[in-house]
Amino acid sequence: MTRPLPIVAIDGPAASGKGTLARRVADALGFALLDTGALYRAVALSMIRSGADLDDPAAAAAAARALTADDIARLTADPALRQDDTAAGASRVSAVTGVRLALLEFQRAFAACPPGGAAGAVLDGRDIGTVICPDAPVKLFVTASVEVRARRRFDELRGRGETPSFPDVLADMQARDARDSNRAIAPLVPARDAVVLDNSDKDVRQSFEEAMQVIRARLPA
Ligand SMILES: Nc1ncnc2c1ncn2[C@@H]1O[C@H](COP(=O)(O)OP(=O)(O)O)[C@@H](O)[C@H]1O
Ligand SMILES: Nc1ccn([C@@H]2O[C@H](COP(=O)(O)OP(=O)(O)O)[C@@H](O)[C@H]2O)c(=O)n1
Repeated sequence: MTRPLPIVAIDGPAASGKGTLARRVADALGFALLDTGALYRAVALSMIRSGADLDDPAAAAAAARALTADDIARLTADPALRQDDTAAGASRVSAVTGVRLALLEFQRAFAACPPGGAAGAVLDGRDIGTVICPDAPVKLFVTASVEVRARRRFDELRGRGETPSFPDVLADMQARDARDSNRAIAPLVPARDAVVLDNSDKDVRQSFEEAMQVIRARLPA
């Protein structure tokens, strides 16, 4: 039997803390990290910048196929990547099959051959355990109640000097959850063999320690 690649797949809804956890886990293990949400955001941002219609599936697929590794590096470093309109755009284009296919190989290649000679890879997103790396030895599904997640996003926006309204942030979060969970292709669901970690009542350190226990038990030595 071939040994599974040392891959940690972390999926979950918006503001569940998967990005924070993925970074900590990658640092602790010395693994390379891929934030796959940034790829969908990059597609949306490139379309916003070129004035393309985000609801046109053919335009979205073409934008995803046109992205070079240099474009991805440039767009993922752009501060506009983190804005909420880019996130909402990412959620729309990510329902397009052609967009997902265009980004598939990039993600699989990263997992199979982590850059910088790293011994393994951590990928975080929505479909890592179900579609991108179905053979990953460690699959975590990180979640928290929608109210807790909206509160985190609200605090984040305020921390950036914005003046959001909590009901609007909550409504955006619910709309994005519904779009991500109900789409026909690669919907947001835990893989059958994922460990679900609900961190509604945990802080970042507790969530990290809980995740590391699962990882140590499942990652091949
Ligand atoms: N376990 C946690 N408990 C409390 N807050 C958290 C936790 N994990 C992350 N956060 C905070 O919640 C916000 C969203 O976290 P982030 O990792 O960006 O989520 P995601 O990648 O799932 O969108 C950030 O401000 C982060 O500091
Ligand atoms: N593997 C992934 C990652 C993100 N996405 C989409 O991209 C959007 C932005 O993802 P993100 O992870 O950057 O968003 P946050 O959870 O950080 O708010 C999500 O709402 C999903 O629709 C996806 O479809 N598949």
